[in-house]
Amino acid sequence: LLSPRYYSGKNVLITGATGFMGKVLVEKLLRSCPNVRSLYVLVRPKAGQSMQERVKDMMKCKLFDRVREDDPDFYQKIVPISSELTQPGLAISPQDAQKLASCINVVFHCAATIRFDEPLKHALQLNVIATQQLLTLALQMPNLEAFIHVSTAYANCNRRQIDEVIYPPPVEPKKLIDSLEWMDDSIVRDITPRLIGDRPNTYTYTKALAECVVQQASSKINIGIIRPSIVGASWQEPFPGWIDNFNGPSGVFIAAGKGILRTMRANNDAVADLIPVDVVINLTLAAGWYTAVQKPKTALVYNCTTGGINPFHWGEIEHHVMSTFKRNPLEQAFRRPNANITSNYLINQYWILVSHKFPALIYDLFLRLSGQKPQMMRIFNRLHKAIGLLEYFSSQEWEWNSENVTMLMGQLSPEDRKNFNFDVRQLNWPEYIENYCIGTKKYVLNEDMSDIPAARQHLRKLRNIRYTFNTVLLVFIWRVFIARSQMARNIWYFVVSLCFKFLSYFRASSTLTN
Ligand SMILES: CCCCC/C=C\C/C=C\CCCCCCCC(=O)SCCNC(=O)CCNC(=O)[C@H](O)C(C)(C)COP(=O)(O)OP(=O)(O)OC[C@H]1O[C@@H](n2cnc3c(N)ncnc32)[C@H](O)[C@@H]1OP(=O)(O)O
Ligand SMILES: NC(=O)C1=CN([C@@H]2O[C@H](COP(=O)(O)OP(=O)(O)OC[C@H]3O[C@@H](n4cnc5c(N)ncnc54)[C@H](OP(=O)(O)O)[C@@H]3O)[C@@H](O)[C@H]2O)C=CC1
Repeated sequence: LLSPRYYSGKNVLITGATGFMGKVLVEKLLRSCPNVRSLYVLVRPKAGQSMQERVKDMMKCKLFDRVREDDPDFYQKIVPISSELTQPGLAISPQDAQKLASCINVVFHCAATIRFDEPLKHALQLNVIATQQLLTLALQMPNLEAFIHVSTAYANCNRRQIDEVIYPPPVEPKKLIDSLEWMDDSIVRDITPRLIGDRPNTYTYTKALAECVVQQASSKINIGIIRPSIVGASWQEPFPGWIDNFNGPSGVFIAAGKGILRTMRANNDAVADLIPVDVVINLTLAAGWYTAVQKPKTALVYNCTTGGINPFHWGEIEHHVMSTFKRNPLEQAFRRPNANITSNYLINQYWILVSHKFPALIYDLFLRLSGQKPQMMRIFNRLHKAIGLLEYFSSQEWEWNSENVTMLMGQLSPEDRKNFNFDVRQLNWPEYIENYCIGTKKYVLNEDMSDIPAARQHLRKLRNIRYTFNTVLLVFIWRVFIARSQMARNIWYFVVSLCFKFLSYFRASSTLTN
């Protein structure tokens, strides 16, 4: 059995434990493998908080409620290790490095910068050089049984068909690291588009290089690579809909639910390859077990995706997101939720002008007139920057082969398959999307479900404002054009008489049929 036997008594090292996926990994290990010995987590101090304070705060999170219920002392298993991954030697003290080297059995490397606009030097430092340094540390661990590297399904997004293999890197990582070392930031910025070539950003580019670095160590360490697609809220564990950030689609859903986002470029018919975070973590833990126990000769890659198995499309996502937010509105929405996706550039630009910029302008004017600081245009500019970076992924589709994932599922006992479920054939998309949207409301925006009646009332108020606005606009148009120009008047009379003719025709035909 995977859980009770394998992880029992093991010392596990986790990077990125304070991040979205890292937290879910820590929670699942503590809950489903209660006999795990210790979880060593590499954490840096941040925003005025020491690493101990950060870990303490993390464990207070609602995500850990179930673990807390099972074992109130669960935090004793977590050992924070101070580490800044961008520093030489990962800034781990010699004592800590020695402790880790002597006791660690399994490493899960989740830390990365996932920003799409990260300067290349920093993305390289964190996603590639830090991975290299972690592997150097792993090589000093005599008891190491498995090293699991979390990559992304989009590391090779310059290909349409992506197999579970490590593709040749766009450049030899060492060469790039050596060259960028002496270049100043402005030169690196200038040459970045040439370097990343047909990839959309420094994130996917550096994740591809990281896979190559990991492969170079695979003759000495048992390695597994997990490639999740677009990681979304939890499906089942520890409870449905858990999410804690604005990344990927979450920010888009929230912006649409708040009535801010009305249009976005996406292909209605393209597969939306979302994957729930608990599925990724279950697969990651199963891969850790398999890598350690079976010791595959080469590093196995697991494409952790849904599109080939249980496809769902962006158009369907749009429908279910809108439907959920109309039934469960977010508080203080800017407008009634009504977002549409289109793959047409010009149509999108038109709606940006009419549905984003024009209302923002009017609202900012209203704020200015009432003595407040205008803010809507600024919010829209940020939103446009963010969705501009996401459109590459929502306008195209990819095909991922997932034979290794299927093979791994076949290796699990029926009990493990239930406890570490990564079978996405059972995923009911409408239900998942509804829980996801409600999760953004509850856990990202910290809104109370009991406030829904007030939020609905607010939407009704917005609808009345819109009706009033449209009426005023109509009267204005009448005053400006129809009352002043004979031609506009003629057109108006023509349209009105046409309407009357239609009306009397329908009335007459309905009298006849009766
Ligand atoms: C309704 C119909 C919808 C149909 C759906 C259609 C399309 C779906 C959309 C997207 C799908 C594609 C997703 C592809 C993912 C590929 C998978 C991966 O491999 S990696 C993981 C994905 N990575 C990301 O998503 C990171 C992207 N983010 C960034 O690169 C940056 O955050 C940024 C967008 C460039 C913005 O940078 P900026 O410096 O301006 O802001 P910050 O990030 O520093 O944030 C400041 C502050 O604002 C909060 N924030 C961030 N985003 C939002 C948001 N959308 N709305 C509200 N607030 C937001 C953020 O949390 C910060 O807050 P704080 O200061 O308190 O921490
Ligand atoms: N989210 C997604 O949609 C997808 C993610 N992935 C991959 O999954 C992994 C985890 O992603 P996710 O959890 O979403 O990312 P997050 O941004 O939520 O977490 C990143 C983690 O890395 C840590 N980290 C970043 N910089 C440093 C540093 N300099 N020193 C120490 N720690 C650092 C962060 O710590 P801190 O809290 O201190 O900032 C945080 O714990 C990544 O490898 C990513 O590429 C793959 C596909 C999709």
